[in-house]
Amino acid sequence: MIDLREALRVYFIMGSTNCVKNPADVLSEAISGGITLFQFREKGEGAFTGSEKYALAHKLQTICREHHIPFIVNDDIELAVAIDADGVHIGQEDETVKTVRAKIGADKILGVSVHSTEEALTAIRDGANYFGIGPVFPTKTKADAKPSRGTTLIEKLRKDGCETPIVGIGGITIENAASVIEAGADGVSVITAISKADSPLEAARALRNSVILKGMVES
Ligand SMILES: Cc1ncc(COP(=O)(O)OP(=O)(O)O)c(N)n1
Ligand SMILES: Cc1nc(C(=O)O)sc1CCOP(=O)(O)O
Ligand SMILES: [Mg+2]
Repeated sequence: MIDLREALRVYFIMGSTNCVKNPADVLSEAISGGITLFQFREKGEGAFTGSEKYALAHKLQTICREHHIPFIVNDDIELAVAIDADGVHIGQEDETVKTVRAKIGADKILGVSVHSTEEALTAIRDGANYFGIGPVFPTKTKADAKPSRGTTLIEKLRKDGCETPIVGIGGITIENAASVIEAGADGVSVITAISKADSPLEAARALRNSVILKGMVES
């Protein structure tokens, strides 16, 4: 069984529409740089569907498996079950936490996006393993993202005694990643900071250094 808090440290999310280079090369570089978890998020204009989506998921999952990086699928529960992914991530507009937990089983990782204490409590009750909280900073990557709210909810949940693993998401860069850990998150999830970097390897390495150093100071 993996240590989920450790796995969430440097959480890279990507699909073909986020990459300038070949997605498999970007993922391989990111793994060499030290990412700890990967989410396949094939979404947006020009995204693959059907068998092309399945093929890309399988290719990226194979790379993750070779390097012991857990593979999470965004939104598409049927795909996750079909390829025996390590888990799924869902938001408040997706299938309910209860339904998804029943579909994937007790042993898979279930991440849920939450925007309030109420949503967090419901998600925990229904079987979530970690929270994605954002957007922490402004982002252009998700067209329907909510307005950015900094780290306020992360801080509030921790102050109220919430011990569920948390990742911040949205506009996170090498420069601001440490502030998300300082607020109480276990890790950072990023798309652009790695997928569009000149060197995904160097970007992942710098993020990892920043997150792990800050985590050592905080603990
Ligand atoms: C780690 C993580 N946190 C939040 C999200 C966003 O999920 P959601 O609100 O369902 O939006 P989409 O990603 O589906 O557009 C995420 N994917 N991962
Ligand atoms: C997928 C996603 N979810 C968000 C949320 O707020 O829930 S923000 C976001 C996009 C993150 O991309 P980038 O690292 O390029 O800003
Ligand atoms: Mg979703």
